Amino acid sequence: MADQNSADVARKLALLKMRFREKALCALSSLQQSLSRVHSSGVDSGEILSAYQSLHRLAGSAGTFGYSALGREARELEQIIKPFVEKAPGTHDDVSQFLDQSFMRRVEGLSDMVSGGGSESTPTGSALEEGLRDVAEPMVVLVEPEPDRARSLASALTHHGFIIHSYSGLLDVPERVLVDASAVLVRDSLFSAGGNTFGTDVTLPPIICVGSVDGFDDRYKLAENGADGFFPEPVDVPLLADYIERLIGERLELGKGRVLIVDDDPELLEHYGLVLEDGGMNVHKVRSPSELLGALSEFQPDLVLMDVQMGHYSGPTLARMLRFDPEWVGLHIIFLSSEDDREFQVDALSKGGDVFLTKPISDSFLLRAVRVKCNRARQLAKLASRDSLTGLLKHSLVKQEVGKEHSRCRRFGQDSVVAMLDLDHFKLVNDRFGHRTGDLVIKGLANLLRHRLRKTDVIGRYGGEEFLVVMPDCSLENAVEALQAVCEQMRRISYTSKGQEFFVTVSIGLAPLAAFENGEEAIEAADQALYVQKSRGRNGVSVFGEADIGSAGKVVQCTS
Ligand SMILES: Nc1nc2c(ncn2[C@@H]2O[C@H](COP(=O)(O)OP(=O)(O)OP(=O)(O)O)[C@@H](O)[C@H]2O)c(=O)[nH]1
Repeated sequence: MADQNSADVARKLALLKMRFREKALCALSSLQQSLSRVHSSGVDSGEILSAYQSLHRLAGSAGTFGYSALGREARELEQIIKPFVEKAPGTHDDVSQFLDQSFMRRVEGLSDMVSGGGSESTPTGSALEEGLRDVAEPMVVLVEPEPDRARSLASALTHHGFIIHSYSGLLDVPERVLVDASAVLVRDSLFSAGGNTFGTDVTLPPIICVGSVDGFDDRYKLAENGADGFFPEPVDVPLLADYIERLIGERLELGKGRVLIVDDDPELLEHYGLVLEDGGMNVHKVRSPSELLGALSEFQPDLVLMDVQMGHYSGPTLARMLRFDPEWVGLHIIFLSSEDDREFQVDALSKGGDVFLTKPISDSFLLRAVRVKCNRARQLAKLASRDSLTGLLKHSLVKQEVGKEHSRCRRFGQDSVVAMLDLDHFKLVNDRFGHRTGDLVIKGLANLLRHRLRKTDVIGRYGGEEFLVVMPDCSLENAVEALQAVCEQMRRISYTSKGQEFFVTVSIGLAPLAAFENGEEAIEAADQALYVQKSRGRNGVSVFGEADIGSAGKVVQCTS
Protein backbone atom coordinates (compact mmCIF):
# COMPACT_ATOMS: atom_id res chain seq x y z
CA MET A 1 0.00 0.00 0.00
CA ALA A 2 2.81 2.36 0.96
CA ASP A 3 4.60 1.41 -2.27
CA GLN A 4 1.41 2.11 -4.22
CA ASN A 5 1.11 5.55 -2.60
CA SER A 6 4.73 6.39 -3.33
CA ALA A 7 4.29 5.29 -6.95
CA ASP A 8 1.18 7.49 -7.23
CA VAL A 9 3.01 10.49 -5.83
CA ALA A 10 5.99 9.87 -8.13
CA ARG A 11 3.61 9.70 -11.13
CA LYS A 12 1.89 12.92 -10.14
CA LEU A 13 5.22 14.69 -9.60
CA ALA A 14 6.42 13.51 -13.04
CA LEU A 15 3.20 14.85 -14.57
CA LEU A 16 3.72 18.21 -12.89
CA LYS A 17 7.26 18.28 -14.21
CA MET A 18 5.95 17.76 -17.74
CA ARG A 19 3.41 20.53 -17.25
CA PHE A 20 6.15 22.82 -15.97
CA ARG A 21 8.28 21.99 -19.06
CA GLU A 22 5.46 22.84 -21.47
CA LYS A 23 4.60 26.08 -19.70
CA ALA A 24 8.26 27.08 -19.42
CA LEU A 25 8.75 26.63 -23.18
CA CYS A 26 5.67 28.80 -23.86
CA ALA A 27 6.80 31.45 -21.40
CA LEU A 28 10.30 31.52 -22.91
CA SER A 29 8.93 31.89 -26.42
CA SER A 30 6.83 34.91 -25.28
CA LEU A 31 9.85 36.28 -23.45
CA GLN A 32 12.01 36.12 -26.58
CA GLN A 33 9.33 37.81 -28.68
CA SER A 34 8.84 40.47 -26.07
CA LEU A 35 12.56 41.24 -25.81
CA SER A 36 12.89 41.28 -29.62
CA ARG A 37 10.13 43.90 -29.75
CA VAL A 38 11.93 46.04 -27.17
CA HIS A 39 15.14 45.55 -29.13
CA SER A 40 13.64 46.60 -32.49
CA SER A 41 10.93 49.13 -31.54
CA GLY A 42 12.41 50.79 -28.51
CA VAL A 43 11.79 50.80 -24.82
CA ASP A 44 8.46 49.74 -23.35
CA SER A 45 8.43 49.63 -19.58
CA GLY A 46 5.49 47.18 -19.58
CA GLU A 47 7.41 44.71 -21.77
CA ILE A 48 10.53 45.00 -19.62
CA LEU A 49 8.55 44.44 -16.43
CA SER A 50 6.84 41.40 -17.89
CA ALA A 51 10.22 39.99 -19.07
CA TYR A 52 11.60 40.50 -15.59
CA GLN A 53 8.59 38.79 -13.99
CA SER A 54 8.85 35.89 -16.41
CA LEU A 55 12.53 35.35 -15.55
CA HIS A 56 11.77 35.75 -11.83
CA ARG A 57 9.09 33.04 -12.00
CA LEU A 58 11.45 30.68 -13.83
CA ALA A 59 14.23 31.35 -11.35
CA GLY A 60 11.87 30.49 -8.49
CA SER A 61 10.27 27.37 -9.90
CA ALA A 62 12.76 25.62 -12.23
CA GLY A 63 14.81 24.07 -9.41
CA THR A 64 11.70 22.54 -7.84
CA PHE A 65 11.03 20.61 -11.03
CA GLY A 66 14.61 19.43 -11.42
CA TYR A 67 15.91 22.20 -13.73
CA SER A 68 18.39 23.75 -11.31
CA ALA A 69 20.81 25.03 -13.97
CA LEU A 70 17.90 26.70 -15.78
CA GLY A 71 16.85 28.31 -12.50
CA ARG A 72 20.35 29.64 -11.87
CA GLU A 73 20.68 31.08 -15.38
CA ALA A 74 17.22 32.70 -15.20
CA ARG A 75 18.20 34.18 -11.86
CA GLU A 76 21.36 35.74 -13.33
CA LEU A 77 19.41 37.23 -16.26
CA GLU A 78 16.73 38.48 -13.89
CA GLN A 79 19.40 40.29 -11.86
CA ILE A 80 20.70 42.00 -15.01
CA ILE A 81 17.24 43.43 -15.84
CA LYS A 82 16.30 44.27 -12.26
CA PRO A 83 17.93 47.76 -12.12
CA PHE A 84 15.97 48.82 -15.20
CA VAL A 85 12.70 47.63 -13.72
CA GLU A 86 13.32 49.58 -10.53
CA LYS A 87 13.86 52.85 -12.42
CA ALA A 88 11.02 55.34 -12.82
CA PRO A 89 8.82 54.76 -15.91
CA GLY A 90 10.15 56.48 -19.01
CA THR A 91 13.78 56.39 -17.96
CA HIS A 92 14.87 53.29 -19.80
CA ASP A 93 17.08 55.00 -22.40
CA ASP A 94 20.08 52.91 -21.46
CA VAL A 95 18.21 49.61 -21.98
CA SER A 96 20.66 48.72 -24.76
CA GLN A 97 23.20 48.21 -21.98
CA PHE A 98 21.65 44.86 -21.20
CA LEU A 99 19.66 44.07 -24.33
CA ASP A 100 22.69 43.15 -26.41
CA GLN A 101 23.45 40.09 -28.55
CA SER A 102 25.00 38.24 -25.67
CA PHE A 103 21.91 38.73 -23.45
CA MET A 104 19.59 37.61 -26.23
CA ARG A 105 21.73 34.52 -26.86
CA ARG A 106 21.52 33.63 -23.18
CA VAL A 107 17.73 34.00 -23.28
CA GLU A 108 17.58 31.68 -26.31
CA GLY A 109 19.80 29.27 -24.42
CA LEU A 110 17.15 29.01 -21.70
CA SER A 111 14.80 27.25 -24.13
CA ASP A 112 17.55 24.77 -25.01
CA MET A 113 18.00 24.02 -21.32
CA VAL A 114 14.32 23.08 -21.11
CA SER A 115 13.81 21.29 -24.42
CA GLY A 116 17.15 19.46 -24.27
CA GLY A 117 15.54 17.51 -21.46
CA GLY A 118 18.71 17.99 -19.44
CA SER A 119 16.97 18.11 -16.12
CA GLU A 120 18.55 16.67 -13.04
CA SER A 121 16.55 14.04 -11.24
CA THR A 122 13.62 15.62 -9.45
CA PRO A 123 14.82 16.29 -5.93
CA THR A 124 12.14 14.32 -4.16
CA GLY A 125 14.65 13.16 -1.56
CA SER A 126 14.55 10.19 0.73
CA ALA A 127 12.34 11.94 3.25
CA LEU A 128 9.52 11.51 0.77
CA GLU A 129 9.70 7.77 1.08
CA GLU A 130 9.85 7.90 4.85
CA GLY A 131 6.06 8.25 4.87
CA LEU A 132 4.77 8.78 8.38
CA ARG A 133 2.60 6.05 9.67
CA ASP A 134 -0.68 6.52 11.39
CA VAL A 135 0.09 5.64 14.98
CA ALA A 136 -3.38 6.34 16.33
CA GLU A 137 -3.97 2.65 17.17
CA PRO A 138 -1.90 1.99 20.27
CA MET A 139 -0.53 -1.45 19.41
CA VAL A 140 2.57 -2.46 21.33
CA VAL A 141 4.92 -5.30 20.42
CA LEU A 142 6.31 -7.22 23.38
CA VAL A 143 9.44 -9.33 22.86
CA GLU A 144 9.98 -11.43 25.98
CA PRO A 145 11.37 -15.00 25.87
CA GLU A 146 10.07 -15.91 29.32
CA PRO A 147 6.32 -16.81 28.94
CA ASP A 148 5.14 -15.95 32.49
CA ARG A 149 6.79 -12.56 32.44
CA ALA A 150 5.35 -11.89 28.97
CA ARG A 151 1.83 -12.83 30.08
CA SER A 152 1.95 -10.71 33.20
CA LEU A 153 3.30 -7.56 31.46
CA ALA A 154 0.91 -7.99 28.51
CA SER A 155 -2.08 -8.33 30.80
CA ALA A 156 -1.13 -5.28 32.88
CA LEU A 157 -0.65 -3.14 29.77
CA THR A 158 -3.91 -4.33 28.22
CA HIS A 159 -5.73 -2.72 31.14
CA HIS A 160 -4.22 0.59 30.13
CA GLY A 161 -5.84 0.29 26.72
CA PHE A 162 -2.96 -1.07 24.64
CA ILE A 163 -3.27 -3.96 22.20
CA ILE A 164 -0.31 -6.26 22.84
CA HIS A 165 1.35 -8.55 20.27
CA SER A 166 3.72 -10.92 22.05
CA TYR A 167 6.80 -12.67 20.61
CA SER A 168 9.64 -14.57 22.19
CA GLY A 169 12.44 -13.40 19.87
CA LEU A 170 13.27 -10.30 17.82
CA LEU A 171 13.38 -12.19 14.54
CA ASP A 172 9.89 -13.60 15.18
CA VAL A 173 8.26 -10.17 14.84
CA PRO A 174 6.73 -9.88 11.36
CA GLU A 175 7.68 -6.75 9.45
CA ARG A 176 4.03 -5.68 8.97
CA VAL A 177 3.51 -5.81 12.76
CA LEU A 178 6.59 -3.66 13.36
CA VAL A 179 5.31 -1.15 10.83
CA ASP A 180 1.98 -0.83 12.66
CA ALA A 181 3.36 -0.82 16.22
CA SER A 182 3.34 2.31 18.37
CA ALA A 183 6.23 1.00 20.47
CA VAL A 184 8.29 -2.15 21.04
CA LEU A 185 9.07 -3.48 24.50
CA VAL A 186 12.13 -5.69 24.48
CA ARG A 187 13.92 -7.77 27.11
CA ASP A 188 17.20 -5.82 27.46
CA SER A 189 19.48 -8.81 26.95
CA LEU A 190 17.99 -9.32 23.47
CA PHE A 191 18.75 -5.75 22.52
CA SER A 192 22.26 -5.33 23.91
CA ALA A 193 23.79 -7.20 20.97
CA GLY A 194 23.36 -4.08 18.79
CA GLY A 195 22.79 -3.55 15.08
CA ASN A 196 19.42 -3.94 13.47
CA THR A 197 18.52 -7.02 15.49
CA PHE A 198 15.01 -7.17 14.02
CA GLY A 199 16.50 -8.17 10.66
CA THR A 200 14.41 -5.68 8.69
CA ASP A 201 14.93 -2.35 7.00
CA VAL A 202 11.62 -0.78 8.03
CA THR A 203 11.76 2.31 10.21
CA LEU A 204 11.37 0.97 13.72
CA PRO A 205 8.92 2.40 16.25
CA PRO A 206 10.37 3.56 19.59
CA ILE A 207 12.14 0.73 21.45
CA ILE A 208 11.77 0.48 25.21
CA CYS A 209 13.91 -2.09 26.99
CA VAL A 210 12.87 -3.88 30.15
CA GLY A 211 15.37 -5.65 32.39
CA SER A 212 16.88 -6.25 35.75
CA VAL A 213 20.46 -5.16 35.09
CA ASP A 214 20.45 -1.43 35.66
CA GLY A 215 23.87 0.17 35.74
CA PHE A 216 25.21 3.27 33.98
CA ASP A 217 27.15 1.20 31.43
CA ASP A 218 24.14 -1.05 30.74
CA ARG A 219 21.92 1.94 30.07
CA TYR A 220 24.64 3.56 27.94
CA LYS A 221 24.92 0.39 25.84
CA LEU A 222 21.16 0.30 25.27
CA ALA A 223 21.13 3.97 24.24
CA GLU A 224 24.09 3.31 21.92
CA ASN A 225 22.15 0.49 20.26
CA GLY A 226 19.19 2.77 19.65
CA ALA A 227 16.86 2.14 22.60
CA ASP A 228 14.48 4.99 23.38
CA GLY A 229 13.76 4.04 26.97
CA PHE A 230 14.56 1.64 29.79
CA PHE A 231 12.37 0.34 32.60
CA PRO A 232 13.98 -1.64 35.44
CA GLU A 233 12.15 -4.60 36.94
CA PRO A 234 9.78 -4.79 38.71
CA VAL A 235 8.18 -2.62 36.05
CA ASP A 236 6.06 0.27 37.25
CA VAL A 237 3.29 -0.38 34.71
CA PRO A 238 1.34 2.91 35.01
CA LEU A 239 4.63 4.78 34.56
CA LEU A 240 5.50 2.61 31.54
CA ALA A 241 1.99 3.14 30.09
CA ASP A 242 2.43 6.87 30.52
CA TYR A 243 5.85 6.77 28.85
CA ILE A 244 4.47 4.85 25.84
CA GLU A 245 1.60 7.32 25.69
CA ARG A 246 4.06 10.21 25.52
CA LEU A 247 6.00 8.54 22.69
CA ILE A 248 2.77 7.96 20.79
CA GLY A 249 1.80 11.59 21.32
CA GLU A 250 5.16 12.81 20.01
CA ARG A 251 4.87 10.69 16.87
CA LEU A 252 1.31 11.80 16.26
CA GLU A 253 2.42 15.41 16.50
CA LEU A 254 5.07 14.72 13.88
CA GLY A 255 2.63 13.56 11.25
CA LYS A 256 -0.31 15.79 11.94
CA GLY A 257 0.75 19.23 10.80
CA ARG A 258 -1.82 21.31 8.99
CA VAL A 259 -0.24 23.46 6.31
CA LEU A 260 -1.92 26.11 4.22
CA ILE A 261 0.04 26.78 1.01
CA VAL A 262 -0.48 30.07 -0.80
CA ASP A 263 1.05 30.32 -4.25
CA ASP A 264 -0.35 31.71 -7.49
CA ASP A 265 1.67 29.27 -9.60
CA PRO A 266 -0.60 26.21 -10.03
CA GLU A 267 2.23 23.72 -10.72
CA LEU A 268 4.31 24.86 -7.75
CA LEU A 269 1.22 24.86 -5.55
CA GLU A 270 0.43 21.30 -6.53
CA HIS A 271 4.04 20.16 -6.27
CA TYR A 272 4.50 21.50 -2.73
CA GLY A 273 1.11 20.06 -1.80
CA LEU A 274 2.09 16.58 -3.03
CA VAL A 275 5.46 16.67 -1.27
CA LEU A 276 3.96 17.69 2.07
CA GLU A 277 0.98 15.35 1.82
CA ASP A 278 3.29 12.49 1.03
CA GLY A 279 5.20 13.36 4.18
CA GLY A 280 2.04 12.97 6.26
CA MET A 281 0.94 16.62 6.38
CA ASN A 282 -2.63 17.75 6.05
CA VAL A 283 -2.53 20.35 3.27
CA HIS A 284 -4.89 23.00 2.00
CA LYS A 285 -3.95 24.94 -1.14
CA VAL A 286 -4.89 28.50 -1.98
CA ARG A 287 -4.05 30.05 -5.33
CA SER A 288 -5.55 33.47 -4.89
CA PRO A 289 -4.46 35.52 -1.85
CA SER A 290 -7.96 37.01 -1.69
CA GLU A 291 -9.19 33.59 -0.49
CA LEU A 292 -6.62 33.51 2.30
CA LEU A 293 -8.74 34.75 5.22
CA GLY A 294 -11.63 32.40 4.49
CA ALA A 295 -9.26 29.45 4.11
CA LEU A 296 -7.54 30.28 7.41
CA SER A 297 -10.81 30.31 9.36
CA GLU A 298 -12.06 27.14 7.77
CA PHE A 299 -8.85 25.09 7.73
CA GLN A 300 -7.23 26.40 10.94
CA PRO A 301 -3.66 25.61 9.87
CA ASP A 302 -0.63 25.26 12.14
CA LEU A 303 1.47 26.98 9.55
CA VAL A 304 1.24 28.97 6.33
CA LEU A 305 3.72 28.42 3.51
CA MET A 306 3.57 31.49 1.31
CA ASP A 307 5.08 32.72 -1.91
CA VAL A 308 6.55 36.21 -1.68
CA GLN A 309 5.13 37.74 -4.83
CA MET A 310 1.73 36.68 -6.16
CA GLY A 311 0.61 38.97 -8.98
CA HIS A 312 0.21 42.37 -7.37
CA TYR A 313 -0.02 40.87 -3.87
CA SER A 314 3.08 40.79 -1.70
CA GLY A 315 3.48 37.91 0.77
CA PRO A 316 5.04 40.08 3.51
CA THR A 317 2.20 42.60 3.23
CA LEU A 318 -0.32 39.77 3.48
CA ALA A 319 1.51 38.53 6.59
CA ARG A 320 1.30 41.99 8.12
CA MET A 321 -2.40 42.15 7.25
CA LEU A 322 -3.07 38.77 8.89
CA ARG A 323 -1.58 40.05 12.15
CA PHE A 324 -4.39 42.68 12.29
CA ASP A 325 -6.57 39.89 13.57
CA PRO A 326 -5.64 38.69 17.10
CA GLU A 327 -6.57 35.14 16.07
CA TRP A 328 -3.65 35.02 13.63
CA VAL A 329 -1.04 36.92 15.62
CA GLY A 330 0.67 33.67 16.61
CA LEU A 331 0.30 31.95 13.24
CA HIS A 332 3.62 30.63 11.88
CA ILE A 333 4.41 31.84 8.38
CA ILE A 334 7.17 30.51 6.13
CA PHE A 335 8.06 32.53 3.05
CA LEU A 336 9.28 30.57 0.10
CA SER A 337 11.00 32.65 -2.55
CA SER A 338 13.91 32.80 -4.94
CA GLU A 339 14.66 36.26 -3.59
CA ASP A 340 18.09 35.90 -2.00
CA ASP A 341 18.65 39.54 -1.12
CA ARG A 342 19.30 39.52 2.65
CA GLU A 343 17.83 42.99 3.16
CA PHE A 344 14.65 41.95 1.39
CA GLN A 345 14.41 38.78 3.47
CA VAL A 346 14.87 40.60 6.77
CA ASP A 347 12.31 43.16 5.68
CA ALA A 348 9.85 40.36 4.83
CA LEU A 349 10.39 38.74 8.22
CA SER A 350 9.96 42.03 10.04
CA LYS A 351 6.51 42.33 8.45
CA GLY A 352 5.31 39.17 10.11
CA GLY A 353 7.01 36.08 8.71
CA ASP A 354 8.90 33.55 10.82
CA VAL A 355 11.21 31.85 8.35
CA PHE A 356 12.48 32.68 4.88
CA LEU A 357 13.35 29.69 2.69
CA THR A 358 15.26 30.51 -0.47
CA LYS A 359 14.40 28.59 -3.63
CA PRO A 360 15.43 26.33 -5.23
CA ILE A 361 14.92 24.00 -2.35
CA SER A 362 14.90 20.21 -2.39
CA ASP A 363 11.64 18.47 -1.55
CA SER A 364 13.16 16.66 1.39
CA PHE A 365 14.53 19.90 2.85
CA LEU A 366 11.17 21.60 2.43
CA LEU A 367 9.41 18.70 4.14
CA ARG A 368 11.85 18.69 7.03
CA ALA A 369 11.72 22.45 7.50
CA VAL A 370 7.92 22.45 7.45
CA ARG A 371 7.77 19.50 9.87
CA VAL A 372 10.08 21.18 12.36
CA LYS A 373 8.11 24.43 12.26
CA CYS A 374 4.77 22.62 12.40
CA ASN A 375 5.92 20.66 15.40
CA ARG A 376 6.96 23.82 17.18
CA ALA A 377 3.68 25.55 16.30
CA ARG A 378 1.68 22.59 17.60
CA GLN A 379 3.70 22.39 20.80
CA LEU A 380 3.08 26.07 21.49
CA ALA A 381 -0.62 25.77 20.67
CA LYS A 382 -0.82 22.72 22.90
CA LEU A 383 0.79 24.56 25.79
CA ALA A 384 -1.90 27.20 25.51
CA SER A 385 -4.86 24.85 25.14
CA ARG A 386 -3.90 21.59 26.87
CA ASP A 387 -3.68 20.61 30.47
CA SER A 388 -0.02 19.91 31.20
CA LEU A 389 -0.60 16.76 33.31
CA THR A 390 -2.92 14.88 30.98
CA GLY A 391 -2.55 16.58 27.60
CA LEU A 392 -6.35 16.94 27.49
CA LEU A 393 -8.17 20.16 26.68
CA LYS A 394 -8.26 22.72 29.46
CA HIS A 395 -11.44 23.60 31.35
CA SER A 396 -12.46 26.66 29.32
CA LEU A 397 -11.76 25.03 25.96
CA VAL A 398 -13.67 21.84 26.62
CA LYS A 399 -16.59 23.98 27.83
CA GLN A 400 -16.42 25.90 24.55
CA GLU A 401 -16.54 22.58 22.71
CA VAL A 402 -19.73 21.65 24.57
CA GLY A 403 -21.25 24.94 23.44
CA LYS A 404 -20.21 24.37 19.82
CA GLU A 405 -21.51 20.81 19.80
CA HIS A 406 -24.77 21.96 21.38
CA SER A 407 -25.41 24.38 18.50
CA ARG A 408 -24.35 21.79 15.94
CA CYS A 409 -26.51 18.94 17.18
CA ARG A 410 -29.52 21.23 17.59
CA ARG A 411 -29.06 22.48 14.04
CA PHE A 412 -28.78 19.03 12.50
CA GLY A 413 -31.24 17.31 14.85
CA GLN A 414 -28.64 14.78 15.97
CA ASP A 415 -28.07 13.04 19.29
CA SER A 416 -24.98 14.10 21.17
CA VAL A 417 -24.02 13.44 24.76
CA VAL A 418 -22.05 15.28 27.41
CA ALA A 419 -20.45 13.29 30.22
CA MET A 420 -18.89 14.35 33.51
CA LEU A 421 -16.45 11.92 35.11
CA ASP A 422 -14.95 11.99 38.59
CA LEU A 423 -12.47 9.60 40.23
CA ASP A 424 -13.90 7.95 43.35
CA HIS A 425 -12.45 8.55 46.80
CA PHE A 426 -9.50 10.16 45.16
CA LYS A 427 -8.56 12.10 48.26
CA LEU A 428 -7.76 8.76 49.85
CA VAL A 429 -5.29 7.94 47.06
CA ASN A 430 -3.44 11.19 47.62
CA ASP A 431 -3.54 10.83 51.39
CA ARG A 432 -2.24 7.27 51.39
CA PHE A 433 0.15 7.22 48.48
CA GLY A 434 1.04 10.85 47.83
CA HIS A 435 0.32 13.36 45.07
CA ARG A 436 2.74 11.82 42.56
CA THR A 437 0.90 8.54 42.62
CA GLY A 438 -2.38 10.48 42.47
CA ASP A 439 -1.13 12.22 39.34
CA LEU A 440 -0.35 8.87 37.73
CA VAL A 441 -3.92 7.74 38.35
CA ILE A 442 -5.28 10.94 36.79
CA LYS A 443 -3.06 10.38 33.74
CA GLY A 444 -4.16 6.73 33.64
CA LEU A 445 -7.81 7.71 33.29
CA ALA A 446 -6.95 10.37 30.69
CA ASN A 447 -5.10 7.78 28.60
CA LEU A 448 -7.89 5.27 28.96
CA LEU A 449 -10.42 7.82 27.71
CA ARG A 450 -8.18 8.66 24.77
CA HIS A 451 -7.96 5.00 23.78
CA ARG A 452 -11.49 3.93 24.53
CA LEU A 453 -13.50 6.77 23.04
CA ARG A 454 -13.94 7.66 19.40
CA LYS A 455 -11.51 10.03 17.72
CA THR A 456 -14.34 12.51 17.23
CA ASP A 457 -15.13 12.64 20.96
CA VAL A 458 -13.70 15.65 22.76
CA ILE A 459 -12.09 15.04 26.13
CA GLY A 460 -11.10 17.70 28.63
CA ARG A 461 -9.83 17.92 32.18
CA TYR A 462 -12.58 19.87 33.88
CA GLY A 463 -10.99 20.13 37.31
CA GLY A 464 -8.57 18.28 39.59
CA GLU A 465 -9.91 14.73 39.22
CA GLU A 466 -12.91 15.66 37.07
CA PHE A 467 -13.16 15.15 33.32
CA LEU A 468 -15.65 16.39 30.76
CA VAL A 469 -16.36 14.49 27.55
CA VAL A 470 -18.40 15.55 24.53
CA MET A 471 -19.65 12.68 22.36
CA PRO A 472 -20.95 14.08 19.06
CA ASP A 473 -23.48 12.15 17.03
CA CYS A 474 -23.92 9.49 19.71
CA SER A 475 -27.08 8.07 21.28
CA LEU A 476 -27.45 7.90 25.06
CA GLU A 477 -27.41 4.10 24.87
CA ASN A 478 -24.14 4.05 22.98
CA ALA A 479 -22.63 6.60 25.34
CA VAL A 480 -23.65 4.52 28.37
CA GLU A 481 -22.15 1.42 26.79
CA ALA A 482 -18.86 3.12 25.92
CA LEU A 483 -18.51 4.74 29.32
CA GLN A 484 -19.45 1.63 31.24
CA ALA A 485 -16.58 -0.05 29.40
CA VAL A 486 -14.32 2.76 30.64
CA CYS A 487 -15.50 2.15 34.25
CA GLU A 488 -14.95 -1.55 33.82
CA GLN A 489 -11.43 -1.10 32.49
CA MET A 490 -10.49 1.57 35.02
CA ARG A 491 -11.35 -0.63 37.95
CA ARG A 492 -9.06 -3.36 36.62
CA ILE A 493 -5.96 -1.18 36.40
CA SER A 494 -3.62 -2.20 39.16
CA TYR A 495 -1.52 0.52 40.81
CA THR A 496 1.29 -0.16 43.24
CA SER A 497 2.73 2.29 45.70
CA LYS A 498 4.61 1.89 48.94
CA GLY A 499 4.50 -1.84 48.33
CA GLN A 500 0.70 -1.90 48.24
CA GLU A 501 -1.52 -2.73 45.30
CA PHE A 502 -4.65 -0.65 44.90
CA PHE A 503 -7.43 0.06 42.40
CA VAL A 504 -9.37 3.21 41.65
CA THR A 505 -12.85 3.52 40.18
CA VAL A 506 -14.66 6.31 38.37
CA SER A 507 -18.23 7.66 38.49
CA ILE A 508 -19.87 9.15 35.43
CA GLY A 509 -22.93 11.29 34.78
CA LEU A 510 -24.46 11.77 31.33
CA ALA A 511 -26.86 14.24 29.77
CA PRO A 512 -28.29 14.43 26.22
CA LEU A 513 -27.00 17.74 24.86
CA ALA A 514 -29.88 18.72 22.59
CA ALA A 515 -32.42 18.43 25.43
CA PHE A 516 -31.03 21.59 27.05
CA GLU A 517 -31.19 25.26 26.18
CA ASN A 518 -27.42 25.62 26.08
CA GLY A 519 -24.16 23.80 26.75
CA GLU A 520 -23.87 25.15 30.32
CA GLU A 521 -27.21 23.64 31.29
CA ALA A 522 -26.23 20.28 29.80
CA ILE A 523 -22.97 20.28 31.78
CA GLU A 524 -24.92 21.10 34.93
CA ALA A 525 -27.26 18.18 34.21
CA ALA A 526 -24.35 15.77 33.63
CA ASP A 527 -22.88 16.96 36.92
CA GLN A 528 -26.14 16.23 38.72
CA ALA A 529 -26.23 12.74 37.19
CA LEU A 530 -22.65 12.24 38.36
CA TYR A 531 -23.65 12.99 41.94
CA VAL A 532 -26.58 10.62 41.64
CA GLN A 533 -24.05 7.95 40.68
CA LYS A 534 -21.84 8.90 43.63
CA SER A 535 -24.80 8.46 45.93
CA ARG A 536 -25.62 5.12 44.33
CA GLY A 537 -22.29 3.72 45.38
CA ARG A 538 -19.94 5.21 42.73
CA ASN A 539 -18.15 3.16 40.03
CA GLY A 540 -20.68 3.36 37.20
CA VAL A 541 -22.80 5.50 34.92
CA SER A 542 -25.98 7.51 35.58
CA VAL A 543 -28.03 9.42 33.05
CA PHE A 544 -29.72 12.71 33.95
CA GLY A 545 -33.39 12.18 34.66
CA GLU A 546 -33.28 8.39 34.40
CA ALA A 547 -34.07 6.46 37.52
CA ASP A 548 -31.89 3.43 37.19
CA ILE A 549 -28.96 3.06 34.89
CA GLY A 550 -26.82 -0.01 35.36
CA SER A 551 -23.68 0.21 37.38
CA ALA A 552 -20.44 -1.39 36.25
CA GLY A 553 -20.37 -3.51 39.38
CA LYS A 554 -19.03 -2.61 42.75
CA VAL A 555 -15.38 -2.48 43.52
CA VAL A 556 -13.92 -1.29 46.75
CA GLN A 557 -11.44 1.49 46.12
CA CYS A 558 -7.99 1.55 47.56
CA THR A 559 -8.04 -2.12 48.48
CA SER A 560 -4.59 -1.89 49.92
N1 LIG B 1 -2.70 14.05 42.73
C1 LIG B 1 -3.55 15.01 42.41
N2 LIG B 1 -4.63 15.22 43.19
C2 LIG B 1 -5.49 16.17 42.84
C3 LIG B 1 -5.30 16.96 41.70
N3 LIG B 1 -6.34 17.83 41.63
C4 LIG B 1 -7.16 17.57 42.68
N4 LIG B 1 -6.66 16.57 43.42
C5 LIG B 1 -7.18 15.97 44.63
O1 LIG B 1 -8.36 15.26 44.39
C6 LIG B 1 -9.04 15.10 45.63
C7 LIG B 1 -10.53 15.24 45.39
O2 LIG B 1 -11.15 14.92 46.58
P1 LIG B 1 -12.69 15.07 46.84
O3 LIG B 1 -13.24 16.21 46.03
O4 LIG B 1 -12.92 15.10 48.31
O5 LIG B 1 -13.31 13.82 46.22
P2 LIG B 1 -13.03 12.28 46.36
O6 LIG B 1 -12.09 11.97 47.47
O7 LIG B 1 -12.60 11.77 45.02
O8 LIG B 1 -14.43 11.70 46.74
P3 LIG B 1 -15.65 11.42 45.79
O9 LIG B 1 -15.57 12.33 44.63
O10 LIG B 1 -16.84 11.72 46.64
O11 LIG B 1 -15.58 9.99 45.40
C8 LIG B 1 -8.47 16.16 46.57
O12 LIG B 1 -7.68 15.52 47.54
C9 LIG B 1 -7.59 17.00 45.67
O13 LIG B 1 -6.43 17.50 46.33
C10 LIG B 1 -4.13 16.74 40.92
O14 LIG B 1 -3.86 17.39 39.91
N5 LIG B 1 -3.29 15.75 41.31
